[in-house]
Amino acid sequence: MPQIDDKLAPIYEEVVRRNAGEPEFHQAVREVLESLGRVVAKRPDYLEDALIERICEPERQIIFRVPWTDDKGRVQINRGFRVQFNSAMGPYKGGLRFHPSVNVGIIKFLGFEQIFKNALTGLPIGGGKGGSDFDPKGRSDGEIMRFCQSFMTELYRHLGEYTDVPAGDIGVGAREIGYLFGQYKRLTNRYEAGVLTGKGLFYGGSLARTEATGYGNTYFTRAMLQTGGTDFDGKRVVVSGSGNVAIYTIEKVESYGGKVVACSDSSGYIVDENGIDLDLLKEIKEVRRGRIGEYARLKGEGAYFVKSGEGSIWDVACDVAMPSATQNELTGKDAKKLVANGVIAVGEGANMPSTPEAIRTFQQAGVKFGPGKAANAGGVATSALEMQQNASRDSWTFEQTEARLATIMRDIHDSCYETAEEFGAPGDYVIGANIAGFIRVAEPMRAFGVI
Ligand SMILES: NC(=O)C1=CN([C@@H]2O[C@H](COP(=O)(O)OP(=O)(O)OC[C@H]3O[C@@H](n4cnc5c(N)ncnc54)[C@H](OP(=O)(O)O)[C@@H]3O)[C@@H](O)[C@H]2O)C=CC1
Ligand SMILES: N=C(CCC(=O)O)C(=O)O
Repeated sequence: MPQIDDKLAPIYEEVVRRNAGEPEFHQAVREVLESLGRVVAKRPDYLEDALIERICEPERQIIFRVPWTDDKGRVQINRGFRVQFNSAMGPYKGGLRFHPSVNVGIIKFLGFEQIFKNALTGLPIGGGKGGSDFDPKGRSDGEIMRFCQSFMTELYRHLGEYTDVPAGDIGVGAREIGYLFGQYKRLTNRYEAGVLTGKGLFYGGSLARTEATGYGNTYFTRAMLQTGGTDFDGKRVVVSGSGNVAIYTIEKVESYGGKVVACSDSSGYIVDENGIDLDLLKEIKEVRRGRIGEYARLKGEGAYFVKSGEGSIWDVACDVAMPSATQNELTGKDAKKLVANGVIAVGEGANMPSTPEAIRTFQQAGVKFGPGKAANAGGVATSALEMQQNASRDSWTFEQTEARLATIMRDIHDSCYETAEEFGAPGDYVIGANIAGFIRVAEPMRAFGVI
């Protein structure tokens, strides 16, 4: 395991002590601290005023009860979270995750990643994240609405377009954002379009926001491929997940001539050697809210389903892997299998989907590895573009917004690539992303004094 610089090791030890039982948060902090030894060697002033310690400690952690009534009239209780991690670059900005696995440690890892991701976009947004252990799967629209209304009834007092701006993440899409926005408007009696992003197009949403994370990861991964003199055309690609990020990753990869042969959900994965039929996938996932196994049943020829526990999607040979489901879904064992099968690039659409061992395996094998905080920043970047449109009471075309997104992702790639070179780790996008993001946050924090 890479070592943390002696000057930074005590910071990591204190993070582990103070945040016991939160392994995903420890993992996210450790990866950044492993990169910062190179920085403090050149800029020892970043060690002053406990600046790095302050970055590792959230500015505010909000935890609250969410009571709601199900369709049988039974009162249910969930727990809500919002971690307002760092506002050096702007208002807290980050998604809401509704999933039974959510706890404060998960939200803190997501919020910590968000600080550097948002800084890399070059847009005025700080880092935050929230959500709940509420499981939306199988719930009626009415139950989802009543949960969202109760969740927002508690959270609204902490939000604002200049304070904290949530959006979607796992389990939170346009339906949930609509119910959350409606309740916020009712409680505040303000039409504050910029308080949430990922909104519907009829009430201030941005064209291209739905596609943005998947398109953005594809742009970033394509830029990595192009540094190696190649491209997506003719490449065999595996994309895990089959939600918002995965679907629009598949769409953009196919537009560049890549063939996506597998995708997944928590029930298992499907393989279609003819290439994923995106219209069928969207019908199953976006319209019917069905399970991925239906794809194989409906598609028939050349397609098959592997049930969860009976194999890993990463057993499927590919040139490019794009994990777009959830954290730590791609293990060291999976990485070794992918390398043995000839993978040449990995673009993380999900947040922290590769374990540290998987990252090391890829990098030691010379695989181009794009970390989520850089590769999946297209979603939050387009959220910030939605905020710009709302602030100017304007709506841009899809082409205008997508062009901005493509430029932002190219800039993020180049910033990571050049920073890695500058700090003696050529081609290491993890080090490049962590250092470039850190410096953008550290400078305003130094200017603000000890707050
Ligand atoms: N939405 C956004 O704007 C952004 C999202 N991300 C990240 O991308 C990833 C996917 O998010 P998104 O597409 O929005 O979410 P969705 O809820 O739309 O889709 C999530 C997908 O991942 C699968 N999944 C979730 N948890 C697990 C699990 N524990 N095991 C296996 N499969 C799982 C889901 O399967 P199932 O339906 O069976 O649960 C589903 O196919 C997350 O890591 C998120 O943090 C990153 C940047 C932006
Ligand atoms: N879930 C998101 C999107 C956050 C946002 O658009 O504010 C992420 O960047 O992980």
